[in-house]
Amino acid sequence: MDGGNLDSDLVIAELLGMGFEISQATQAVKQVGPFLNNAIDFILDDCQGGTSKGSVGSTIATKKTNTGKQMRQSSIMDHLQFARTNKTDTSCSREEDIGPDWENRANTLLQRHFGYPSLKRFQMEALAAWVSHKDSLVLAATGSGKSLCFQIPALLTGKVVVVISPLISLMHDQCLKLARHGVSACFLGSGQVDQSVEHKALRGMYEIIYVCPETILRLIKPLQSLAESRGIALFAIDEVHCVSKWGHDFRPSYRRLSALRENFNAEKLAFLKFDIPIMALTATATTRVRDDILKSLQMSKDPKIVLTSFFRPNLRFSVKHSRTSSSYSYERDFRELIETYTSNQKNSKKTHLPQENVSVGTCSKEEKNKSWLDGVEERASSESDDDITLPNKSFAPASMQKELSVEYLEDECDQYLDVDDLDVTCGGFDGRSYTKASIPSVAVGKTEVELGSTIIYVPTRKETLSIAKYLCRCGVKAAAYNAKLPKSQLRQVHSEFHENIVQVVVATIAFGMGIDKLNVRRIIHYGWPQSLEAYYQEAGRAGRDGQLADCVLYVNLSRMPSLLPSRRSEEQTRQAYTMLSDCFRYAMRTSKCRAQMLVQYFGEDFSHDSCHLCDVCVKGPPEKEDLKDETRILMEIIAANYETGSYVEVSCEDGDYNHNRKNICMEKPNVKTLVSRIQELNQQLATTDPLWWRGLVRILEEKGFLKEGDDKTHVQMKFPEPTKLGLEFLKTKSEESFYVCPEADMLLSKSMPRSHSSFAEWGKGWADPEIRKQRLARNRPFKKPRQRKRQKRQVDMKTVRGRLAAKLSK
Ligand SMILES: Nc1ncnc2c1ncn2[C@@H]1O[C@H](COP(=O)(O)OP(=O)(O)OP(=O)(O)O)[C@@H](O)[C@H]1O
Ligand SMILES: [Mg+2]
Repeated sequence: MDGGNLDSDLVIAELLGMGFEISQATQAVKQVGPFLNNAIDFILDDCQGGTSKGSVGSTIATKKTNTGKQMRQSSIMDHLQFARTNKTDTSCSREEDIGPDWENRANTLLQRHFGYPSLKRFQMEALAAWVSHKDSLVLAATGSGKSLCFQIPALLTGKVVVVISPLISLMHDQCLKLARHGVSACFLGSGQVDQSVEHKALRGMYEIIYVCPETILRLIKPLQSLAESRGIALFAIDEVHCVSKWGHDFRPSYRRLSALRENFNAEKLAFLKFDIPIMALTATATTRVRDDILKSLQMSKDPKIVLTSFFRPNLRFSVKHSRTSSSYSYERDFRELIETYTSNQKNSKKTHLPQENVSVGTCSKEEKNKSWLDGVEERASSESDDDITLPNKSFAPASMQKELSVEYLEDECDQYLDVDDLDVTCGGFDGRSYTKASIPSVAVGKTEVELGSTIIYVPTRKETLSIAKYLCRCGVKAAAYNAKLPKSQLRQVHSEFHENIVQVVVATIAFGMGIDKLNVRRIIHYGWPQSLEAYYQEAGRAGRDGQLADCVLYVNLSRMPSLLPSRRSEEQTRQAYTMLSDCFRYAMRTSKCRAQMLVQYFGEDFSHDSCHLCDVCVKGPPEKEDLKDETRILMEIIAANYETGSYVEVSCEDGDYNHNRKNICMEKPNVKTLVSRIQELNQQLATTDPLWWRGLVRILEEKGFLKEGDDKTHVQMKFPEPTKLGLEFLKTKSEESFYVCPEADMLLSKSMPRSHSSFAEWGKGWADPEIRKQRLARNRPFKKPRQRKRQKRQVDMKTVRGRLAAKLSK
């Protein structure tokens, strides 16, 4: 577009595309003819002559406050006018400071455009770093308002802000939201269908340009020209944890963003007095990820780290045991959810908050530990993993009803998110405009959670469909969401979710990055997440309005989680196991506040004594047990093996999961083998459950008595070896008690009706033929369990997982 002689209709269309109103566009073309630049000048001059800066701002503000969802699409005039007036007001050319009164001006702009009274402290801190030309890393909780940190600079300076964002859907949504707040924004890249947008953006016609990392690398030169012409105020890198291999959403192209520091510094571009600041933002980064971000982006020497608490005091975390795989599980686990949505919809308050400050120690040990055994009947029952009975009638978006069946999808998971994935927008819907359901609000500290929306995260696509259908059959308005469903259906789910028509979305990880819906009341994870980062980010989509919300993790506590198939280097596999292991330990812990565990995971000192909401805080930890004898026996067996260096013969695969070559090799005895040895040598322990010992091994590892003897990383210690401390413990022969809090798997193992895991109960069992059989069966050769397990892990081309593994190994 060069502003030359174009046909009038085309010029009007261009002007409309920029956000001008139809009356202004037609009037301008009528006055100046079919010349684009002249028409723009005409409108802007007319506007400046006739409207003061304040009145334009107040028009926007009034529209926002008075009409809420009726807000008009902003006109580019609004933004360009701010830009022009700002430039003259403050002489804010790129070489000069923003001015001492920038804080007041930022707050005024915030009120005018977004209707909020003031910026939060961390937002001010991030802006202060930017004002002083510093690079910054902003770490703030999900939903805390990070976007404003990079949006305000565009309004303050009239220069362009370039935002790097990982997904088109995210960019699209943000642009739509900004338009409603009177800020002109566009997104560039493969998802942008309008070819002219890039051209206009690079001529400085938008205040904020969203771009994916792949695209920005192609645009370095034109962006340098833009920096010289209109000026670039800031490069913001949103969801910056994608930079790090140690994070949970690694995107290789993010690593190449070091090109920004290289190409937009004052040394390279003579017209710059200062480097153009880089602001990197995320809600989930461990200390290791942070260091990696700073290094990979080659941020300036002294970047400002803006760190806010990761703690979300309105989120109520809990962990529940479930096999998560059968209709029986669905029935039991979703009963309460179904009741919440179906019974008496008008009376929407349903879920009861467990009593706060339940006093610990007022009930018996059995009663107390029983409260930890939610779901144990499932392990004890002889239910099978039958396929789910599919409903015959389902509620789903109309277009979705015709082709949804479990067979429609393979049992695969959504793993790697590319920029073109999930090109699905939830734009056009204001999180605040509850069109279909009127939602009462309930403050934290009161006893109930309001109805609101629910997201259920599951690992596989197949489960999105089967659970959504199950819920629909039970009368809940549920919909499935995964990356392989047609885009049109996904758009519809987004839109109906935001309009509160769909009550429950059952989704893979494909649903959610950047979802800013205020009234999500429940985030249910149904199956193991792959990391605590992913878990916390997904859980963080709940309660963005500050009201009480539930984050429930349903997992099979008797099984160790496994990595979902993905292409990984050896180093990445090791890291993936470490993250999975942290997640596993989070679920197993019964004695530490969940919120505390989560924020400490991100390197934060938890400054409260507890969250008073999570299952651990409410139930209190289980009664401690003196495990002196069991610990000694276990340590002795491990130490004896360690000293003699004995190995057992196992069949093992060559390499990892993807390879199928079988060898016989000698291996150190693993936990299972050691437990078999204990059972053989100690009749009293013959029927103890390996699950219980697994828990004890973990406890002893945390106490520093055991260490992993293998150089691989496992979800839980596999080949235990004694540490110096462990050997000292054995040497002391002390009679001192060894009290520990049993972990979730230990409690679960004790709940089995035929389990005889205590010394006292041992003698009773022999009279029972079933128990006798069970005990005798324990005396099997060492290598048996290991062999069985290895055989299971061979790639089986009949299963989807096997096919996927074979595909990945090519
Ligand atoms: N100063 C403020 N006062 C009141 N509300 C605010 C303020 N800043 C931001 N918000 C609101 O907080 C909500 C969340 O904002 P935003 O989407 O930027 O969060 P985020 O930190 O980027 O979250 P995520 O990590 O999930 O991407 C938005 O609805 C936003 O309008
Ligand atoms: Mg965000």
